Parts: sequence; C-alpha cells; structure tokens
Amino acid sequence: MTSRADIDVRPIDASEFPDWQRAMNIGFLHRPTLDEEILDARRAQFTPGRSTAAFDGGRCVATFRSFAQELTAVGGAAVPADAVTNVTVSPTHRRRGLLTRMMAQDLAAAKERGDVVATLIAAEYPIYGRYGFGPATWATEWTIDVPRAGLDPRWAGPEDGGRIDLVDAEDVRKHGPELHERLRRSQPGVVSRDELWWKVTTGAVRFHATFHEPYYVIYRSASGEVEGIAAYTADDKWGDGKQPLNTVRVKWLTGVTPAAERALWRYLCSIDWVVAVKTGYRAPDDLLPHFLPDPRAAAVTTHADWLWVRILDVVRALEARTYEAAGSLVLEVADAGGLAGGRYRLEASADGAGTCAPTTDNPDLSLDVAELATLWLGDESAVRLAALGRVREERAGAARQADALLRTSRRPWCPDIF
Ligand SMILES: CC(=O)SCCNC(=O)CCNC(=O)[C@H](O)C(C)(C)COP(=O)(O)OP(=O)(O)OC[C@H]1O[C@@H](n2cnc3c(N)ncnc32)[C@H](O)[C@@H]1OP(=O)(O)O
Repeated sequence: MTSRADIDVRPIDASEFPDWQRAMNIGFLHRPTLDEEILDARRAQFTPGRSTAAFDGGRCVATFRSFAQELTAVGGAAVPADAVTNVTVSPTHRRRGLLTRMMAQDLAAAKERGDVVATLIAAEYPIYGRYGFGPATWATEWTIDVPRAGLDPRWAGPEDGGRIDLVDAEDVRKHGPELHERLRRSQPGVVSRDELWWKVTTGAVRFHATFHEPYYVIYRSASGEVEGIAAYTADDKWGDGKQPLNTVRVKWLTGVTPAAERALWRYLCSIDWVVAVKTGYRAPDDLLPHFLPDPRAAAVTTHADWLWVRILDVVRALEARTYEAAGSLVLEVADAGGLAGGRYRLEASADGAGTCAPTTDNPDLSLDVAELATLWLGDESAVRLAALGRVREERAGAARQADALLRTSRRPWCPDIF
C-alpha cells in the first residue's frame, strides 16, 4: 500500500480532466470508459482551482469539485455558498483519509474566499457530519394513487382563469430561469441555477449516455403571467384486462403561487391513462396532498435528509436570515474544523432583522457547528436536539427560546440535486 505521504492531493489542470472524470465514474459505479461527447460537455463545469484529485503513482484515485452557488436563507436573502459535489475515492484507496484531506483543502479555500456556507447533497448520511455539515432540509416524495384521490374526472383545465400549455424545451429555457429566480427570493433552501443547469435539464447538453426527454407544461395565471412549470415523463403499462396503468414521474415542478401548484398537480392527475403520479422530491410540508379531496391517496414513498449545510461564517450566516420573534441568545459554537467556532450573541428585533457579534457573556446554548447549520435554515427544533443530547441548554428554557426565534412557519426546501 502506498504511504499517505506518497499520495498527492491537489487541484487538477485541464489536461488531467479526462483522468479525473474516469476516476469519478469509477467512484460512482458508472461505466469507466469515457464518452467523448459527455466528456466535452462536462468540461464546461471545469473551473481552475475548484476540481481536486488525489494521485497515486500518476493515476487519479479520488475526485472532489466545488463551485460557486447562492443559497436562500430564511427571509429570502441569498448567501454565497461553496457547493461541494463529485466526491469520490476509488475502492482501492478508501478509508485512508483522502476525502478528509480534500475536504480540508476545499473548506479552507472557501473560508478564505468569504463564502458564508458550504453545501452538498450527501450520498450517505454518515459521511459529512464529521466535517461540520448538518442536514438542513428534508425531501419527501409521494406516490399519488390517482383513482383514490377523489378528483372529478371531468376536469378540463384550471377553474381560476389560468391556463396550462404543453411547451417545448426552448420555452423552458426561456421562462424557467426567471421563474426559478422568483422561487429563490421566497423559498429558503433553494439554490441558484446557472445557464448550464437549464441546458442539461432540457437535454441541450448531455451529461449522461441516456436522456429521457420529458413533457413540459407551463401554467399561466389569468393575467398571462408564467407562474409554474412542470417536467414529467410517463411509462407505457397496460393491465391484463386492457386497462391503461400508466405512471407519471415528475422530474421537477416549480410553482410560485398556490394557484400554479394546484393547477399543475391537478393537470398531472388528470392525464388520461395515468393511475399513479410520482411527485419527485418535494418539501415535507408541500401543499400537494391537500389539493386532493382524499389526501391519503398521496402516500409517502421517500422521506430523507437532503441539503446539508456547513456554516463557515457564523456572524454573516446569522445576520443574513430573518427571525420569527424578538430576542437575544448567546451560542457557544464548537467547530473541530477550526473555521467557525466561538461564542456569539444573536440579537433579533421585532421587525425580523438580526445582528450577531462575538461575545464573552455566559452562553445560553452550546452546540456543534453542524447542529447550528441544521437550526439555521429553520427546519429543526432546538428542543428536539436538546432531547437528543446534541444541543446543551446552559440556561433553562434556552432551547425553547431558540425555537421561537429560529423556526419558520413553512419548511425550507432544496429542489435541486448537485
Ligand atoms: C457531495 C457528494 O458528492 S456525495 C458522494 C460521496 N461519494 C460516494 O458516496 C461514492 C462512494 N464512496 C466513496 O467514494 C468514499 O467512500 C467516500 C468519498 C464516501 C469516503 O472517502 P474516504 O477517503 O474513504 O474517507 P476518509 O478515509 O477520509 O474517511 C474519513 C472518516 O469518515 C468515515 N467514512 C467515510 N465514508 C464513510 C461512509 N460512507 N460511511 C460511514 N463512514 C464513512 C471513515 O470511516 C473515516 O472515519 P474515522 O475518521 O473515524 O476513521
């Protein structure tokens, strides 16, 4: 076995990209051979200094990439984020500390750049907590049993004066970005999408060998404004009795008003032949089940942690978000990574604004930086974390007070995988 010191961990240059991509395919159990068209397409994601590798004897055995992203905080402000992705270590080199080395380099660089948080979607739950990441949003998928939903089968379109139209990929690339920007301004947990995201999602740029072209529908309100878009595919299944038994799979659905959401879900549940709709990953408190006369027709098929957040700058993170109540709280934040630890006083005012500064006052709550990330987007309860022993109350009642300040009436949601 090569000794730890012989394995070089460093950013790659453009000429090393094919070797890096091959290693990533191996780590993700994809085909190890490279398709030139896909390789060329993926080169568009290469930013010097942000793709790291480990090399053993000249061969790439681990990959790591980060890119500039914005994450919506509670209240709608966007914070600069270091989005981590493409993390792999070849099976021949696992559990020798390569991920730990790549992560340490990347987080230090992100801190230096001034990113407020780092983000990622974890392949497996146990990997990233040790690096100060905490699960900050959750995702729920429902499968709707359409015949049980109690919907009127005579539905012929939205009753609110709006309309739904099938459109092509070009329309999605035209209207999608502005719609997403609207969502981003109002929904904590949403991340920014660049132009490449829209090209990949609509098949204009291929990142995978197969692309199942979806159907696209746009919802326009009575005044003609685009308020929702959905992308979905359908299978082709028939029962023995010559009944259609098709399932619709929603690739993504963005609605910026409840009317748009209602109309798009209603549409999807009204397509002839369709008996089941798989919703894709939604916010756990999505309105969807309650658009159905019988909400039990929507059964939860997946419920899991989704976006993980690592706070790099406690002061800016806490000042970027708004608060549900006025109050003051001193947090003792432990950070084994040495990036964001310390004691901070948060002051929230009645108008929702917050200020934060280092303090030497007695702490109200002690917690790890990973737990702070979990609380920061408003989804988790400090009372619950205290019960689990993951947050310590230094003053009786402090966890309850933290919940009054930090928790939000609607849950955060990250619709993207990256
Ligand atoms: C954001 C994303 O890209 S998510 C995708 C992550 N990638 C994958 O899941 C692909 C398959 N897995 C892998 O490539 C690798 O196993 C990785 C990247 C998850 C881990 O890489 P490694 O180099 O083996 O991790 P490293 O040796 O630095 O481990 C550090 C610690 O984390 C632990 N650890 C690492 N991976 C896991 C895991 N999957 N489950 C549980 N513990 C883990 C190690 O045991 C070690 O613990 P220790 O410090 O107590 O000894």
